[in-house]
Amino acid sequence: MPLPEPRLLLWPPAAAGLGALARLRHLVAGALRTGRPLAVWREPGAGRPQLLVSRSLEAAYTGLPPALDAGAPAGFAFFPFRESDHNPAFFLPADVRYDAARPDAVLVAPAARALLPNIAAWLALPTPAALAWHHSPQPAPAAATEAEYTALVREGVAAIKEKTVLKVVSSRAARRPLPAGFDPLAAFDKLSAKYPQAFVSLVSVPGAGTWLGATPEVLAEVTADGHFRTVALAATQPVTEAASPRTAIWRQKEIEEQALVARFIVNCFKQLRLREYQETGPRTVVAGQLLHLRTDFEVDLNAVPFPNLGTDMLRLLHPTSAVGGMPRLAALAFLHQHERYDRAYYSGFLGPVNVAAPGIARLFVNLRCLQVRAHEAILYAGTGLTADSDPEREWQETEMKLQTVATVLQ
Ligand SMILES: C=C(O[C@@H]1C=C(C(=O)O)C=C[C@H]1O)C(=O)O
Repeated sequence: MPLPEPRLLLWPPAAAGLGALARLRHLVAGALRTGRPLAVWREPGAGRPQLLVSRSLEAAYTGLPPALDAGAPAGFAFFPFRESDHNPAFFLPADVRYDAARPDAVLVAPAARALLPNIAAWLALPTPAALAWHHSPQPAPAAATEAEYTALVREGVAAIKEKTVLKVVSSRAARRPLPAGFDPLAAFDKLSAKYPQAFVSLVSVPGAGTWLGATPEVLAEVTADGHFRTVALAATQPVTEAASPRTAIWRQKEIEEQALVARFIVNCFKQLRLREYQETGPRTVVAGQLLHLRTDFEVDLNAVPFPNLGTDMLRLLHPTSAVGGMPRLAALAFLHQHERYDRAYYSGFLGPVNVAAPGIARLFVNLRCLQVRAHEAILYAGTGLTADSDPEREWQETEMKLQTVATVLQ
């Protein structure tokens, strides 16, 4: 039996004057008004954002990382750094879809048919001025002072010198007041314009809250032409007149730090007994005002007998040594004991699976992000530590990373 097709809902004449982004706002307002989870995202290099709304929170899949194969459900993955009762792993089914590049229609999946009359009626109404974004019921995480963060770095360096861990990525949260009239969708547009090569996202889920970010880091990608991709991204320095992607010079510490992440990915391939991967780099890449070192890994899925490579790699990769450390369990145990705040969805992963078409998945590490609360934003950033880390420099590096998304608070 053929699968029932999604229904195409056309905008009523009352919406004729709304542009593509105003239509997106209208759909977001409707989803929030009815307490539904949603995700808005703009893929790297793409011109326009997309929106996905799930019919209910209960309809979201929880617990397992998504399957990256053409037969799996279409949806948006929103995964925490570490799963817990407070931070469940979500896969939001693609019940209502809207692509601002094709603004004439709204797609409604068969599972959400019951909503059709409500959505049709909503499309004809004016957009409300205020949007009811979801806020996390958890208390705001503790924000580390400079003294606290440098103490954490010193503990990390000590653990590396004692050989408890080889590398650990410490992180912190920072609290900033929201400017008056802060509008997450306008902030999303600002990030999209400022960082054309980032994956820009705005996710709002009951219980998990509202998260906005512009990440440079691919976690796992399966492309239309059947390629699997991931990257080893690490090492950080600011873009300056002297340091551009062509001229940047990296210290031994940074080269080693990034090489460890690349080695971690090679080990994941080895665990699956896969040898046929292409490795390119490391080379210097730009992410906003920062430079990183990146190695690209690619597998031609048409040429290897690994039909589930995407799914298997995703399960092995998260959390990568770019956000946790190495060896993984020892690094996670260190962070659990010493970091003293809840990362929640920062350094988790997110992105669409089977939305563009069956078999296409684009998952990113949730970095350079903030959580929107009622009156403040919580910003997050981390730094990879090695035996040579200087606590003051690591603090400065987190300040620079926070700046990527803090630009929307100015
Ligand atoms: C942890 C973050 O970034 C990661 C850590 C990096 C580093 O240690 O230099 C660089 C890029 C990311 O893989 C972050 O942005 O919060």
